[in-house]
Amino acid sequence: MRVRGRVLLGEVSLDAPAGAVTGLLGPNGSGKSTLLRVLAGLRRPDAGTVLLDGVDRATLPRRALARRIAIVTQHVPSDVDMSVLDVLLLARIPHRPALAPATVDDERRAEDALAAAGLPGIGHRRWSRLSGGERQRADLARALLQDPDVLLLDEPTNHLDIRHRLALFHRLRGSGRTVVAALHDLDLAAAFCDRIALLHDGRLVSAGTPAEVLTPARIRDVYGVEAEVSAGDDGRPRIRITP
Ligand SMILES: Nc1ncnc2c1ncn2[C@@H]1O[C@H](COP(=O)(O)OP(=O)(O)OP(=O)(O)O)[C@@H](O)[C@H]1O
Repeated sequence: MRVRGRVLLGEVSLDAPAGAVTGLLGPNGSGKSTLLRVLAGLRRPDAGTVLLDGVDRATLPRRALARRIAIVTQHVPSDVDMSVLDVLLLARIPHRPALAPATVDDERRAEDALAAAGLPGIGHRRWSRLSGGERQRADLARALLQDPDVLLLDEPTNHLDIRHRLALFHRLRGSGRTVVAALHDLDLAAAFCDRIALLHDGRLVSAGTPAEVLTPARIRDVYGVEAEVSAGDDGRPRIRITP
């Protein structure tokens, strides 16, 4: 993918297994957000296709896609003059007949989604008044309320404290959904992702299990830092960046 002659994303072939959490890793500017936007259909690739269960997503109707894929972007808009509940209810639009208003069931689901995100009873608050972390959690609740098979997340933890980071990963892993998440925290990615895809300069450098991808040599090559990698009791790598 190019913009004004500049390559944002080169040839990338990525398989995100159904029901698994795939972490997209790579330094700033390596192409993670661009790839997520291509997967979400927000950017059209110059070449190639995105297949959803083997079907070219470009051939699927928008409404059907909206029921199957949800994205949480890196910068959740804050200047939205709506209540939190009304923002969440937008996620139910693909699930009801065109122009039909939200139902009592939609509202109950939205309240439940907020409660599951640790934000019970905040539906009446203004979206614009939430803290960065509250808004990020509410936006994830919105994406889950959309009830997609595929959840695309761009740095979903960047505003979250450590407890909420862990809670989010536990939820994602137990969700049964196909998750592709751009992440910066190597240790959390190693602990929770089933698969890792490592990008560098718009290219896919490596893809596989965390232990296969996150080696000291690769971390040095891609991030330019030294790291010690040891095997945890669960067989997953533990990564310690050397100061
Ligand atoms: N609309 C655009 N026009 C021109 N260049 C762009 C545009 N969007 C992204 N880029 C460039 O494409 C490259 C990849 O950007 P992208 O946002 O996908 O990286 P990223 O891995 O998500 O980075 P970060 O970790 O900093 O969020 C960067 O060099 C960026 O400057």
